[in-house]
Amino acid sequence: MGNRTRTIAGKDITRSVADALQYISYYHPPDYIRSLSQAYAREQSPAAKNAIGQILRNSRMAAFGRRPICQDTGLVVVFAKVGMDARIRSTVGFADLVNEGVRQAYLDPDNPLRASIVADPLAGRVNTRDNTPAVVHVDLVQGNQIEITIAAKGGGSENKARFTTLNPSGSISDWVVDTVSTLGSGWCPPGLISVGIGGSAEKAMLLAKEAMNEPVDIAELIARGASSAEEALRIELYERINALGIGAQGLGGLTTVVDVKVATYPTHAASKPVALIPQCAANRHLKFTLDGSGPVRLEPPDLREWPDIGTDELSPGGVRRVDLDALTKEETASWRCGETLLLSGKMLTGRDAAHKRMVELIDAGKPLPFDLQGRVIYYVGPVRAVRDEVVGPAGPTTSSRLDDFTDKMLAKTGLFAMVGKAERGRTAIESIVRHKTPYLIAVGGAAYLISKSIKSARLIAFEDLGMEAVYEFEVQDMPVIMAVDVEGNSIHNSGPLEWRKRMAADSIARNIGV
Ligand SMILES: O=C(O)C[C@H](O)C(=O)O
Repeated sequence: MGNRTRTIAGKDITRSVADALQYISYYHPPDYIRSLSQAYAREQSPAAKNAIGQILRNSRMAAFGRRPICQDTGLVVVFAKVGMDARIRSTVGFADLVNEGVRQAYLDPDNPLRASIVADPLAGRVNTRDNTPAVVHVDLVQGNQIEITIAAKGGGSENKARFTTLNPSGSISDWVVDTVSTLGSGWCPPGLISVGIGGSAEKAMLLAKEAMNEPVDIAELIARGASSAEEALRIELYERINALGIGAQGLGGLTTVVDVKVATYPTHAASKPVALIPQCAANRHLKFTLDGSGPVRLEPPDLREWPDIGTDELSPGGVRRVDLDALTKEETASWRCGETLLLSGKMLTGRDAAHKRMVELIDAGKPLPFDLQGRVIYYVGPVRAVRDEVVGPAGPTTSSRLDDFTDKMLAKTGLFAMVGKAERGRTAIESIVRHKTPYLIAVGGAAYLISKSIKSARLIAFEDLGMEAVYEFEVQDMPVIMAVDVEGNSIHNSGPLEWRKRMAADSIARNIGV
């Protein structure tokens, strides 16, 4: 190799970024699939096992169908290590080369990805329509190549990033475990927790963000034993976080994380900055190197590693079939927390921007452009359809972001039920009880699988909101779980509590040799 200067064409950077983003939109990393398959085999909580099974089945369908794993196709994050003997032949800057790759990938007519980025985050929040700009970090290193790590980071998991500065003697392990226990499940476990320690505030965050792209290898680490403080902390956190019993989708279960990453950097004697960033089940990243010989060539992974989980395995006994077109308050009141339902019939969609607009109309005393009386609303922003699809991947978005709108929505519209992802907050649960309007969840990270139960999609209103517009979906046997019933029982409270207790009892039994 040597360190002779090499020229790397700017167009090869752009092409490689575009190809890598397409690739990771439908191929999970094989190491994640292996560890998730093991978690599936191990899981004893029926609800969590079903959720992991849906994520695995979805991943296989996405890989074969070359369509996105998740409707949230992510914010693009690039870490580039540019060799100081590499010369980039380009008339534009490095970030522009990357952004052109993002544009090409997200607008690819064969597999369009969802544009989720809004410009002017403070005021306008207008979608840029091509998912640009990416967040680009460049490091100058020795050598004559460019190594690029690219990730498409989901918004729900990114929203749960946390930072603190501990006293030098403070316990990182306690802070991380306490923090994870407060995050809820909007970050779509099972995934990874990545921890950056040291440097400055921004350095700690970058350490955590970069480390989460390392391969899942905690089983190997546990088998060989820790040989550094970082490795010892990884094992400790892995065990303590899983012992919280949060489980897949927060339903309560054995696996919350399939790995924990820890990265460190020297810091000030007065400080111990600690950053925590979760990685969701849509774990999408890739590392490649450009050496001047052309764009990266990406081979498909060996899909025999993707387990073939049949629908029968995913339909535990006792599902309740629901006709959405003949729904009554009496029926929704009979649904019980933890039950699996298969929904058929018509529902409306609406997420953050649509809720904001609906509530503004309500506050202004104006009518909504559609009638929600007796209807079910699904919190979703789907990917655009291609070929014979009626809609692209269409998994749920985090419901707690809509909690502030919920009371008014329930009081003023006559909704009969809501479908989303993860837990509701206290005030939303109070509204659910007050208005006798239950809340159901679909599995986050099973977007392509869910889209197959959607038989038609009709744009109803707010077209200017792009993926946040309101649609009417006609669904058939869409799988959902009752998360908060009209008495206010929440599976996200009871599930983790039950599994935390069970795991604690098992570990006591093991320790005393029962
Ligand atoms: O934007 C979405 O569709 C989902 C989001 O990533 C979330 O998890 O809330």
